[in-house]
Amino acid sequence: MTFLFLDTLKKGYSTNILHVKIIKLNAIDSTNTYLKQLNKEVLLEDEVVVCAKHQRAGRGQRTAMWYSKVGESLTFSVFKRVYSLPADQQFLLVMLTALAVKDVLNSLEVPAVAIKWPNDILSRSKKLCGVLIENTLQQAAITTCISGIGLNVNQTGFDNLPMATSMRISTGKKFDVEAVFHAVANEVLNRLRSIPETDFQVIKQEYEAALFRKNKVSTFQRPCGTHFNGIITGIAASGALLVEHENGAMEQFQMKEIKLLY
Ligand SMILES: O=C(O)CCCC[C@@H]1SC[C@@H]2NC(=O)N[C@@H]21
Repeated sequence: MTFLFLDTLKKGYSTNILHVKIIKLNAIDSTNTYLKQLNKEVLLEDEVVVCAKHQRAGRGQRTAMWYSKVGESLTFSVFKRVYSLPADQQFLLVMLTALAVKDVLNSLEVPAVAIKWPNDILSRSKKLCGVLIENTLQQAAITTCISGIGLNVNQTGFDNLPMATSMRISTGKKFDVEAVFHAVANEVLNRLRSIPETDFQVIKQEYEAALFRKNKVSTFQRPCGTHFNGIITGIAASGALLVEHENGAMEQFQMKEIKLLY
């Protein structure tokens, strides 16, 4: 069954044409790495989007790699100059990107979309999108942001990744990959453009409302391997995850300090 994508788009995304420079590549190591390098070599415009059919060395969080099948999924990066964002508000960029992806997926009726802290997008508890944010800083301010997005669109096979899914698996419908690209890139840019008027607290509340397993008892693993039960209550201003222990004590975690088991 083919999804009538543009009809749905009209509901919430009437202008899905990107008025920015789009660089389309057949093959590259990583769209994030490409943009980082380009940003060093030339004076980039305010907004540039790079999309690759195939990433030879797609990068994920920590030291993970990101794989996707040519033509079935999206791998792209959005470059945006940022003006006057204090370095201690870096997490705003993570939240804005994750919320942009979530909003588009909701508008396309992808079921049970949630954000798994810090920036995995899930549908029905399985991951269908990963985000890799890389910023440049000058003194204490962020000056450029690269939001790298890997979104599983029509892919149905994920070797040895039982917790991966795609828009197609989750909805049973096939999507127009190019239209999804335009919708997501557009929404990410819109969110990033709104930074000067953005209230961090408002976005934090929106992000927390979309958090996977918020206010539910969950099991976590520390880097040393020990497990404990706790409840995700939200995030700190730094972006650290706030977990309430069974005895009521609160603890904050940075990304490498905790793993949610589910
Ligand atoms: O979940 C993760 O670990 C993050 C995955 C991010 C993958 C995207 S694909 C486009 C961009 N280029 C990269 O090398 N990585 C990001």
